[in-house]
Amino acid sequence: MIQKRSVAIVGTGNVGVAAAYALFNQRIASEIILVDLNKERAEGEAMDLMHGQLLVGNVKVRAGGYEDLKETQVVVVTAGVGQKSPDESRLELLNRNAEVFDSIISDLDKYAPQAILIIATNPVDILTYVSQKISSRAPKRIIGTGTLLDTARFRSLLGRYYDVDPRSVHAYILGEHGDSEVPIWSQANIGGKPILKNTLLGKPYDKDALNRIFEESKNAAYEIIKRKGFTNSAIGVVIARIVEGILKDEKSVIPITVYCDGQYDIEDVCMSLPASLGIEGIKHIMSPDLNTKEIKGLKKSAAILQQRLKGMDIQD
Ligand SMILES: NC(=O)C1=CN([C@@H]2O[C@H](COP(=O)(O)OP(=O)(O)OC[C@H]3O[C@@H](n4cnc5c(N)ncnc54)[C@H](O)[C@@H]3O)[C@@H](O)[C@H]2O)C=CC1
Ligand SMILES: CC(=O)C(=O)O
Repeated sequence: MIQKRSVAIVGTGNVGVAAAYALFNQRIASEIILVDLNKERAEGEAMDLMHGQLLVGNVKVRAGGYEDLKETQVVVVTAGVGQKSPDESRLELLNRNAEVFDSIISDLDKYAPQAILIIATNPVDILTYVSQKISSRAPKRIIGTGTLLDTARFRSLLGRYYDVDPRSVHAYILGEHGDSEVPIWSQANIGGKPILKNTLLGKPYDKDALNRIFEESKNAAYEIIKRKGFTNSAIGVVIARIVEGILKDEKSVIPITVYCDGQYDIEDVCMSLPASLGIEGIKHIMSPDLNTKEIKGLKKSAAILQQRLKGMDIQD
């Protein structure tokens, strides 16, 4: 019998719907269940997607409640508020979004204890940590989308700069998904040739231009929010890619939010490192060879996140 690939999305606003659309259109899931406080919204979104079935194929989409998630393999959490203006940082969303996480994670433990959770709500690193503490699930089964989105932005911009396919650009952004994120220039390469200090694809090395590319990736969300009020399309495909890696048990290495337990002497915090991911969740967390400045940057990310966690009363 062919196994059902069931994915649920909790929070079907801008991000949840973009993720559902990417999962539907790419046929990554065979069933998508949409859960939202606003049941009518979830129902409307499910109906709208289902009407594309003729063109996409037999992917079932329906609205549901937590009690419908007993067979769901992956649950994506995108519930909560987003930044309302470019003056608001992701960290400023913490108090409002942490409040809704208590009940969401408890309901998921009750009704979908078998599922792997992917957290996308911001601040994603802190809410991944909070979810790991609240949940009875193993930490390797609770992942945050982390800096896969930032890395995708970074590679797209580097691809445009060098006029090359972004998939041929090998470069990570690690640490916080937010203002303290760290570009890993020391390992960045195209075709095995380091980006640092080399003429590549006819472009001489230009430190300032490369720094501007990093700044543009780091500030992308603020610039998009200034123009359209929210970001959703790229995070939608990022979520679909993570779900795909899990359901296909790929063990691909991607930068995602994981629990750090000693990498670079960073402990008891969640933030992005490259990790291999499969049907059981995180398999291995990698510690790439970094230079002193990059390690310092990751430690700074960890300290900022830990500082925010200090003030929280997490019931585990
Ligand atoms: N990790 C990342 O890279 C990214 C994260 N985000 C974050 O995703 C989150 C969602 O953003 P949007 O979709 O734009 O917000 P939105 O306001 O459009 O949607 C949020 C949805 O969550 C629902 N909701 C609220 N509380 C709920 C609960 N207890 N149970 C079920 N549903 C609930 C609301 O009814 C609403 O439909 C924000 O925190 C945003 O910052 C956004 C883009 C990228
Ligand atoms: C909003 C957000 O986290 C992003 O687009 O990066």
